[in-house]
Amino acid sequence: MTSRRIGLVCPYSLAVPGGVQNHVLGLAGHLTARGHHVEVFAPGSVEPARLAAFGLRGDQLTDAGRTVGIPYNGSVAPVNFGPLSLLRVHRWLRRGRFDLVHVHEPLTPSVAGWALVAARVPVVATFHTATPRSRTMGVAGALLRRTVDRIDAGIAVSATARQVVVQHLGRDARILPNGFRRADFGPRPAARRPGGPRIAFLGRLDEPRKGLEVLLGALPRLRTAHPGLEVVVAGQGHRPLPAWVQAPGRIDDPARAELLGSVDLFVAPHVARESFGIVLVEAMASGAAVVASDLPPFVDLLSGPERLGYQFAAGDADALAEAVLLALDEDRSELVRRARHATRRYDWTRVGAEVEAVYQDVLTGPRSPGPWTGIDPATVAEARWRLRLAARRGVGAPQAAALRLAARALLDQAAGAVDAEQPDRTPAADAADASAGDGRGSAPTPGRGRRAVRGHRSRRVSTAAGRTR
Ligand SMILES: Nc1nc2c(ncn2[C@@H]2O[C@H](COP(=O)(O)OP(=O)(O)O[C@H]3O[C@H](CO)[C@@H](O)[C@H](O)[C@@H]3O)[C@@H](O)[C@H]2O)c(=O)[nH]1
Repeated sequence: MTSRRIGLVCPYSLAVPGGVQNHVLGLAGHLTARGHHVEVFAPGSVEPARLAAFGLRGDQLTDAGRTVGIPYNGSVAPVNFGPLSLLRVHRWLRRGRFDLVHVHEPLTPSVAGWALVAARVPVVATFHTATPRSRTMGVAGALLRRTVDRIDAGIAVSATARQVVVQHLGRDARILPNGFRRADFGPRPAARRPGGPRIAFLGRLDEPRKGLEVLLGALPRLRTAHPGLEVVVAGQGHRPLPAWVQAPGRIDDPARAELLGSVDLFVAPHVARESFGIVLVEAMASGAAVVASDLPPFVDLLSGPERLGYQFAAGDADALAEAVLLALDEDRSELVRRARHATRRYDWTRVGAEVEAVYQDVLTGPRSPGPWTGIDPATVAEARWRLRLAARRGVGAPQAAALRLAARALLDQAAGAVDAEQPDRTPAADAADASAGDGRGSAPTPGRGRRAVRGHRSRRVSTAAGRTR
């Protein structure tokens, strides 16, 4: 594919580690190395050393501003989506002059949703969510249903994530997995201390879906069988842990590689809503044997002609203990070798090439320009109803207020109050914008004027065979 200008949008703060954030940064680094002009729009900043490790420069990142925590997909997602975010997205898109915009998690009430609303170039969207039902997603879905038609190609990171696209949107998406840079991971025997077996957990400690409780429930039995057992629980968040458990907290990426490369087993006790499980892939590439719950994406990752890990019933501490004890008893060398080999499939050289092929399809395929008509009254009514419901049922007051603001901005836009392309901007206004720097300055006053927002109609990847609504 010839060099293109590509804009990547990530809804979650880059200041904290996470699967979607890592995926976006990894893809950006890969595409940059391939010679494309790549820019990332996301809340939060990344330390220069970490950015450089991804092969990125600071000027490729535009900070979308401060975030608020929104309950989403069993997590508290650090996102921002007020009207100011919409203006920032517009400005970033206008300055970037992208050939294509790739939005991640387009259904989150966030800059990702706004980018979908605002983009006037082909849009690729990647869905990372595995939630069967979600109030927030319901609100976003109601607001954005029409907007979803702007997606030219949908990607889901797993069959589980694809199912969400089918169920919530009545659309389909092609499955392309999460990518990672395999060379960053490998066995690190020197980082081991002599002693008993060593096992690790990595993830947000206080997020129930990550299942740390299940692992903790299994520890007494594991320690009775292996008194010298070393357990490392790494990741951000707070959770009281037994004194003998090592708890380094959030670790940097080199420390993560060292940890994963120095353990016998990596335990993934997750209980729900995992869309892919990149952390399992990282552990496999590091030479750790994976013991994981039987969530569907994990089953997909660990099965094949020959098994690539050990599995147990999700949420069952006894079953986890049995799987760990079995793994510790067995000669795992062949399984570890197979699993490590299998992770080549997820290296950016493979996944990135597949993403580029999607871009190529979208950029060269037939297009049919036409006006985007905005939001219909039924959708507005449904969105209002869902907002009231969300406020009553426990989405906190600040979030509900922010959602209301977002809804209002969308409605304003549909009415033409915010002119996406600002046709009446003067050279002076453009110069003022340019001097505001990289998007971190104050937002410009939007141009005004009623005019149909011109866009292109979507060319769906395919029609969902299993449409459910
Ligand atoms: N350096 C470091 N990295 C961390 C830490 N905690 C998590 N990570 C990294 O963050 C990434 C994912 O973290 P998870 O906690 O396992 O997943 P998630 O953010 O909930 O990601 C979701 O989306 C991913 C992408 O589609 C999915 O792969 C994943 O299953 C999940 O649904 C992995 O690369 C993992 O190594 C930490 O303390 N330090």
